Amino acid sequence: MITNNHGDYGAIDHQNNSTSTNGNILSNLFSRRKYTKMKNADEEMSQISIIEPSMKTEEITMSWSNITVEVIQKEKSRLSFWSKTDSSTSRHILVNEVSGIVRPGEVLAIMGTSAAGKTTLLNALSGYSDRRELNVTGSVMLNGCVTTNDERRSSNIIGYVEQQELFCETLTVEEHLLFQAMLRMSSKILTDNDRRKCVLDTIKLLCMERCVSTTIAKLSGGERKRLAFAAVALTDPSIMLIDEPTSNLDSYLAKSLMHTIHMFAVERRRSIVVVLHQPTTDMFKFIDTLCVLSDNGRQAFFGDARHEAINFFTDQCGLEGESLDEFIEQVSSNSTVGQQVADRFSTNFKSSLISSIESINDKSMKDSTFVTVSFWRQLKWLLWYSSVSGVHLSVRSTKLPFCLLIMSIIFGLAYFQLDPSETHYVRNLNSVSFIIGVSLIVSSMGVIAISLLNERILLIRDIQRKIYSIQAYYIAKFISDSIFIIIISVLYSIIIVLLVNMKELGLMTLVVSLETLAACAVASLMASSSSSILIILLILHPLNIILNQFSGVYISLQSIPDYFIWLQYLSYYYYGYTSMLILQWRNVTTAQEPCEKATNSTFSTSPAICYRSGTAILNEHGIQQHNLNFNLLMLVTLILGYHIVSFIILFIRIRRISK
Ligand SMILES: Nc1ncnc2c1ncn2[C@@H]1O[C@H](COP(=O)(O)OP(=O)(O)OP(=O)(O)O)[C@@H](O)[C@H]1O
Repeated sequence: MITNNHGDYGAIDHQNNSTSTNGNILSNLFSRRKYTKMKNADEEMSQISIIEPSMKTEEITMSWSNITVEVIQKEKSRLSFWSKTDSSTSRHILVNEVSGIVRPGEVLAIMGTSAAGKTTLLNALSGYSDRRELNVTGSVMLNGCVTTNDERRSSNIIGYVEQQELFCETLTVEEHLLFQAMLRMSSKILTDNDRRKCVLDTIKLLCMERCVSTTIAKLSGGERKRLAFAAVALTDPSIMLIDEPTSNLDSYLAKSLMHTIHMFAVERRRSIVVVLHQPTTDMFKFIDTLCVLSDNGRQAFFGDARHEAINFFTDQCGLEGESLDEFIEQVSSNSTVGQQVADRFSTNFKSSLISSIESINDKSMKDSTFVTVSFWRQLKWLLWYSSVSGVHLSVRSTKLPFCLLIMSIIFGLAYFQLDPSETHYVRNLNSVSFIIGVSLIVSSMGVIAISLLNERILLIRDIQRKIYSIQAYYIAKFISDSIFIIIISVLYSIIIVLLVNMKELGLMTLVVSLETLAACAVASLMASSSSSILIILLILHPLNIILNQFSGVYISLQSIPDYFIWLQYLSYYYYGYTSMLILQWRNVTTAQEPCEKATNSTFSTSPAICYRSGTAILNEHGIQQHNLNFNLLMLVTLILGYHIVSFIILFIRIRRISK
């Protein structure tokens, strides 16, 4: 029986010391907890105690020496109105030669004033610094081995909980954790049911039962924090870097979460680094080592968070006070004090810290790269993810279908039960054949493009973490979007075709679906190539108008200039509209229309009404009846072609950003 160091959190009862395979590490971690009834509310807060001591897992010491992060800014200044612009670069140091160590079983807290560089340091340790803007120097070692940014990012050793964690806002808490568990839990022998159980246990551990079915967009700031922690905890990394876990939490939940974090370190022999912004005295119970940053990212202290820190601040620096939070406040609030303390640390302690970092030379670390799951598993769970998030996205699941329903009813009633004996039958049937595709395309393209663009930032983050591949993401997105588009296209065209009394229902729905799929492939291409919704909106409308011009409705197909003929062949409107005309007119022997449209192929029985055959109507548009199969084939080619180009652009852009 091991008792908790922190007294007020009850006992830790180790009843079962059997080791287990890596596969069920997490299930053991959670399933062997004892939920003991506590007598008072304070004890209740931490009623989850870890019973099982650590299984055989990799213990890793993380150390870093002389980490310096600087931002290089180009400054342009105009000396006088007439003179040329003078551009120069300026360097601004955000983190200044900071060193440290965190060992298995320890919680290291990085503290300091706001904008001292805590998050910047954590980014540098995790390997996620923005290399386009920041210059990072110094070394980060795992068990004494120097690592590159890419190695740290792509290994499953480090779990990073960012300050502003990104989520797919339409998923529920349980769905988010399930997706993470299915793709990020590294063991290959865990079954899906084991993973589901881990998710439920994690939810309990972090007291999130109440919001298990709440969509992430509706979570409070504190719940989002706990969810971010839970997602990383599920993957059971050897090192956890957690940025401000307690911000937005009340003191009760903050203590509870810090207790859980400390338990992870002690029980699982994890090395944990937390950034704490406003530590209270209570928080220091859960911290073993302290790293204090003063203004401009200078290191003001590194060492034991209890006696060593107090001795340093009182005896060495002459600060007045009793508790660590008081000393840290003085270092943070007064930059002169901060600089003095940093100077003192640098002269008296820095060299011994560097020597203890250099003495770590445990080369036993295994070559641990991220255990990526198979492509098919990625595809399966990405399909699940796309469908679930799509269903929860009301614009897609309810608003767009509702809008289309209203439009289909309006068009259906406007052209209600067209009668071949009407004088304006030809004109009306041609018009509805055109409008059926246009209305659906214009409505769907925006939704597809914007939802893809909104997912981009999450995609980059997940690709950097190597949770899945861009290929799996794109194929899953393509399949789920296509199913969605086919469903809405079929329903939309069925309503209009039946209300208007058009011919060839089956083939009409096929043509409308293919035309919309091709248009949405262009929407994907636009989302892949642009970086803002405004650009998409700016391009979407003019592009549609241009492609529409070459559909055969406006400009006569025979009179398109040679140098623009390629636009006709790229236009989904052209293939869609001409195919619909073929379907409506191919077997019609005579259709009547007003005589003012009379052509050579028209014959008349009265001065006002003329008759033409369906073939003559098609010829007038420059359409060959036998072109239907070619058109359908071209629509399929456009769908695949636009998607391939879209994928290549997305692939190149994401690889460039996430390198
Ligand atoms: N890419 C960047 N370009 C320019 N300045 C940056 C960049 N990233 C961070 N900074 C600046 O570096 C400083 C430190 O930022 P950082 O986020 O690390 O502070 P922090 O200590 O975590 O603060 P807080 O506790 O308020 O979150 C800030 O002044 C910030 O504006």
